[in-house]
Amino acid sequence: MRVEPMHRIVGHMAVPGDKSISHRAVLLGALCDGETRVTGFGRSADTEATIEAVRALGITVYEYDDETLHVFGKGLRGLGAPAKPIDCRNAGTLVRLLAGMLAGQEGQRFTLTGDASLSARPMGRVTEPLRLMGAAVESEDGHLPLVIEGRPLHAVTYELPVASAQVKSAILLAGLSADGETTVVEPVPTRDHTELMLAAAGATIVRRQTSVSVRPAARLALGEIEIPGDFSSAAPFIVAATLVPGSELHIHGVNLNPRRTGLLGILARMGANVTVYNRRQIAGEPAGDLEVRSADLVATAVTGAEVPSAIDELPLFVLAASCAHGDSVLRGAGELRAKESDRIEATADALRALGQHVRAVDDGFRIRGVPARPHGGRIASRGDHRIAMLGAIAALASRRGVEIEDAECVAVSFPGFFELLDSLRREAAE
Ligand SMILES: O=C(O)C1=C[C@@H](OP(=O)(O)O)[C@@H](O)[C@H](O)C1
Ligand SMILES: C=C(OP(=O)(O)O)C(=O)O
Repeated sequence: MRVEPMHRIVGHMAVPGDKSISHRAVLLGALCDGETRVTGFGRSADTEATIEAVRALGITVYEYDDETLHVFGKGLRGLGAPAKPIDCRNAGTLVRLLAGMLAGQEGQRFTLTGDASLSARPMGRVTEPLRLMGAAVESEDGHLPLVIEGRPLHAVTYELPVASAQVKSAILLAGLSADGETTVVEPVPTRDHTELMLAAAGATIVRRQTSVSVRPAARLALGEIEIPGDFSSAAPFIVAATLVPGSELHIHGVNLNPRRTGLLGILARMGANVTVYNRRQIAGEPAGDLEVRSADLVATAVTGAEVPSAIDELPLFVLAASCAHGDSVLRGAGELRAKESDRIEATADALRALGQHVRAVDDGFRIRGVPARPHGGRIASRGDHRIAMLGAIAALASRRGVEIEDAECVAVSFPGFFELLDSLRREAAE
């Protein structure tokens, strides 16, 4: 796929429903008593894997249209083990949350598999705390496949060794059927969609500064849930409109949970011109509309405390920093090596191939900013949707455009990404 430069980015757009919240709505919906109606569902390869997974567990999901689902939950202990393994495909969020949900389904045996990328990602981070709770979980040396036999679970207090919302969520979901109050202590706050949605469904959640607890629940009910736009899908366009001179872009209905929007704080420090308006609540979380105007950026330093709230947007930060005045640094982001690809090497290789001055270090990047358009060239997405989108955004800001290998992988989180780019191109031409 070839993406040509743009001379300005103007207009109004919206992005699909949040992927993290969409996964959770379907998974929690399966544990609810009765029907959950989901609107604004963010349909993607990852969230379709979640629909298929709960169907395999005996849950009926009625797809009214692309964005509207009815999930007919069977209660906290109503999941049935399928004869075949459950294929979690490329979705880390799915496999880790599901492991937590299944650990307490007593007397049943489940096998979780995934594609080559997911099979290379670390699973010891969920198997270890689940085993401490009494779960029977086998893995191939900390990797997929996971074989889980539902057991009675004990409440634990668990300190996360790495800041991970997926691991926190797995423990909280297992805690729903434990024998007391389960607590997860976080080194740095991570996205809190699971605890917010559990509380909305009637579970008892106690939140403290650095920890969150869940009490065993008798029943859950979500009723209706409207999914807000995905900040992680808005982020490529925020960076594009910032970098391409003369741009003025509005992005409507975006989730603005502060544990997701670290990129906005980082960009603000760099001199970006992003304004939030029409602030409101969607699905019990902050949301709003964004106006992005192009700006000259200056370098900044990003450290570990900011990493979880910007984790999936960090490759885009590196692109922005490579076009800024001065030298930037990002440290404390070793987790990027455990994503769909090694995003430290993938980002550095991709941006260097386009003429940018980016050096990978063990837990981040050193970036020499050159305030000019990247030359352009050819990049390898490594099958990673965030890297393919990074290449496309660099292309818009470039001189010669970018050829992206294996660009179809954007469908993992954002199937309509290239169509949206085309519609912005048409809008700019008018
Ligand atoms: O809980 C979630 O929905 C997610 C948590 C993050 O992963 P970790 O929990 O591994 O940091 C993030 O990178 C991923 O895209 C989605
Ligand atoms: C890391 C991601 O997702 P997951 O962990 O769910 O595969 C992502 O969407 O960038």
